[in-house]
Amino acid sequence: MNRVVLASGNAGKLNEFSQLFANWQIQVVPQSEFQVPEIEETGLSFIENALIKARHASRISGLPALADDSGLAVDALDGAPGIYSARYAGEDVSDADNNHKLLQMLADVPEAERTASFHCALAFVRRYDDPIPLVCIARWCGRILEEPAGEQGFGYDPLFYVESEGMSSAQLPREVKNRISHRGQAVQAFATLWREQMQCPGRE
Ligand SMILES: O=P(O)(O)OP(=O)(O)OP(=O)(O)OC[C@H]1O[C@@H](n2cnc3c(O)ncnc32)[C@H](O)[C@@H]1O
Ligand SMILES: [Mg+2]
Repeated sequence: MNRVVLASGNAGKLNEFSQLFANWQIQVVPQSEFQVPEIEETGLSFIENALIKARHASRISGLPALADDSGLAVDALDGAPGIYSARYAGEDVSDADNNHKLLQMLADVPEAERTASFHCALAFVRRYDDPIPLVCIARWCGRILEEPAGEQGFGYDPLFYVESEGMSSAQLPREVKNRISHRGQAVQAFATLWREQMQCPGRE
């Protein structure tokens, strides 16, 4: 089975990806198995950061690599924390610290203005200098709650209210989140691209 390195150190993402790629004809191996160290995410967009991470993991592992760069954009905060979602409250902070800061920043914002969306960029490279990477982006709309709800998921999930399900993202069963989330939708788009590519001679 073809192996692909998954360029993420986030346990919550890895958990979701293990389900999202369960039926694929590829084996997705976390970058920790190749001692891939973290790389600075210096891009100005989710797409650029996903490419930086994918190229880095591919260079070190020698395998094709898939990376996810994602985050939460809050309308009342002009799109913050956005690409800085992982380090909103500072370097090396916990999800709880980031959630706490977000609640503080939105303290005076009424429910109707607490709209937000999760974004996900997936980048796949066949090798570190691949000039034709596959890139997919997706968005998941919701609203920021006034207090956390739910225990599932990771990151900002306890504060992200999903209107269609009537609960927070951290209250959704993992298979439901994976079906509708930014990451789930990006993987679905990636699946379509992947199938198309596999039909082109010369792609492997
Ligand atoms: O870069 P890697 O190693 O993949 O791990 P990371 O946690 O640093 O990942 P990002 O740089 O992509 O930052 C994304 C942050 O956005 C948040 N986030 C992304 N997807 C999320 C989701 O599905 N649910 C909740 N929070 C999410 C969460 O706080 C992540 O730490
Ligand atoms: Mg990161």
